[in-house]
Amino acid sequence: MRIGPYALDNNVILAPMAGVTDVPFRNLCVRLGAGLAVSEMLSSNPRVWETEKSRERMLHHQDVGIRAVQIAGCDPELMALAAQHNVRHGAQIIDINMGCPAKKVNKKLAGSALLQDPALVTEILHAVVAAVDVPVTLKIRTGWARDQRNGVYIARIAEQAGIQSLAVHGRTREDMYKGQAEYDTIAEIKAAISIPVVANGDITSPEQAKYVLDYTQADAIMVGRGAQGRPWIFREIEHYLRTGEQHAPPALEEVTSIMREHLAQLHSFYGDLKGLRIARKHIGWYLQAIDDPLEFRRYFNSLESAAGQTDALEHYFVNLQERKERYYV
Ligand SMILES: Cc1cc2nc3c(=O)[nH]c(=O)nc-3n(C[C@H](O)[C@H](O)[C@H](O)COP(=O)(O)O)c2cc1C
Repeated sequence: MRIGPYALDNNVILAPMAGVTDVPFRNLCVRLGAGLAVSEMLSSNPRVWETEKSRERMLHHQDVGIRAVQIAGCDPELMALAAQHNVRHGAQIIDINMGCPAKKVNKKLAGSALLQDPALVTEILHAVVAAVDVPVTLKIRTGWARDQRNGVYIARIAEQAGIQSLAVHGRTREDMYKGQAEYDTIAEIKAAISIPVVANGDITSPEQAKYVLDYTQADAIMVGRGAQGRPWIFREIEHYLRTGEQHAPPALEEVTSIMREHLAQLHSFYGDLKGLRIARKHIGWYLQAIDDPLEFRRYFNSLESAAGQTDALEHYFVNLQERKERYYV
């Protein structure tokens, strides 16, 4: 798939996830096969740009892949300024968030709440597209509520505004994350517009990825939660889509080396104090997939120093090697 001048290496994309898809995780996913990794959302409110969180999210030049940066907000002028600001900081693609269901975001009429106001959607998209020279992409849900599925209508607005690709999470805001994602609306959207469409929701295996691509005829798929603690899922999906064959799961040695690398990157990107907090959730996700994690997870989460985490993980790996027959991914 192409997004403006950028030809993706493959059509398997890491979804933007606030608090998850930071620089260390994005780079790991790209190294392990993601064709594109979209950043966490950045607020369009300039008053928060100087906070620690925004400054960390604005370090676009540390991305190894194409730098796709997501912005969120509801004021067309501020969204345009935010897009320009991020391009100045290195963004190569600006992605607009109209999918976030969080109350804190929706209260300000941003994220998925915008789907209730197509006129404002139109204004925002036109303002952002006009403000920057880089491609602008959009991410939506299928609508605000189950009886207001207006994804096709919004998709047409997006196409007319010059949006270069559209990612669709197959749920309404009302659904939050409940039930199964539905792919019918994504298929309808794909049939209705001619810009690339990216299908998203509940893709956690190569087989599901192929099913969704075939069913929706989308140009690419996007994986969010399925990549937590399993960043190698991208090469597994890419390999299966390309060859029809399963990619071997990572050997224990590779899993441990990925975890080691990820932990070190988190400590170095955030500094020890914050890095150790962020590491707890990521290491927790890996541990869910291997061995009997609970006891070690509790211990790991109780550690209060980065060096302590690194040591603990090394000891855990040694034990794990000894009990290799119990390992599974
Ligand atoms: C923890 C978390 C944070 C998320 N943050 C964002 C975000 O910042 N921007 C966005 O567009 N979507 C966000 N999403 C939604 C995901 O991008 C994705 O659409 C959703 O998780 C469905 O895909 P999945 O089933 O593959 O996880 C978030 C989801 C999760 C679980």
